[in-house]
Amino acid sequence: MSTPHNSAHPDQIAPIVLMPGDPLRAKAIAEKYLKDPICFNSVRNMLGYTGTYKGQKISVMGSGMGMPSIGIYSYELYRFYNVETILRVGSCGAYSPDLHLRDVVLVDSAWSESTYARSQSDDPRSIQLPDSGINQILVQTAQHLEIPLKPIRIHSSDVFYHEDDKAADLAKQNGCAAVEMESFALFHNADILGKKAACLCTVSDSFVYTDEELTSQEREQDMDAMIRLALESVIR
Ligand SMILES: O=P(O)(O)O[C@H]1O[C@H](CO)[C@@H](O)[C@H]1O
Ligand SMILES: O=c1cc[nH]c(=O)[nH]1
Repeated sequence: MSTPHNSAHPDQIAPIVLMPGDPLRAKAIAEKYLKDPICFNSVRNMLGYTGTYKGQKISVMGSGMGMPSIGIYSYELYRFYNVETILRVGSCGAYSPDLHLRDVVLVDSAWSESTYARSQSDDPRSIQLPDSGINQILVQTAQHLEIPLKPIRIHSSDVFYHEDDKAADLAKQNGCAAVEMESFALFHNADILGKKAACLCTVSDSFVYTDEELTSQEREQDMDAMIRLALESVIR
């Protein structure tokens, strides 16, 4: 069975999916790290691949940018493709002076002013949580690989370009150390469907050190520590 957004047959997608926002990052991950990757989706160019990593079947698929987009793709993967776990591998902008370019952060909670959860299932909570068991595995694997991993609360924002600092200030007051645009909706979908989700992000720019910024090509192809950590964790 396919969906309006995904042409794959259910057995073409693994129970574990790595999910970057950028579909070209999904392609780059599949081509660099997976053995024998096969493209299972190109509807709307939202590329998805399945291959093996150290013998285990793994899929990687783009989510697009923002909660409406990851809301659709993650819901379909969980509900119609029997996916059990989605691990977002994203980029984020740092609010905190303690975070620098290419730092890898582990999202331990996602705060948002978004109406995604309320609209989706009347859930009024402004904080959504990842799976604690997966986060534990990510922490242990990071220690094993000697990859520094910083646990943070993230701001999942509906807006990339703000006219002033109010949203960032409110997010910081709510304990957020960085901003991205998807994990709140991903965690919510996992929660309502009885599935698992987690999120790693690589710092791609900073609101504090404004000269620190990755190029679009680096955001697509150059997040090796985060991807190795994700892959080594999901085979555990
Ligand atoms: O690099 P990705 O995974 O897309 O993540 C971040 O980058 C995009 C904005 O540039 C948003 O999707 C945000 O969440
Ligand atoms: O959503 C995002 C992602 C990366 N950097 C930002 O400033 N915002």
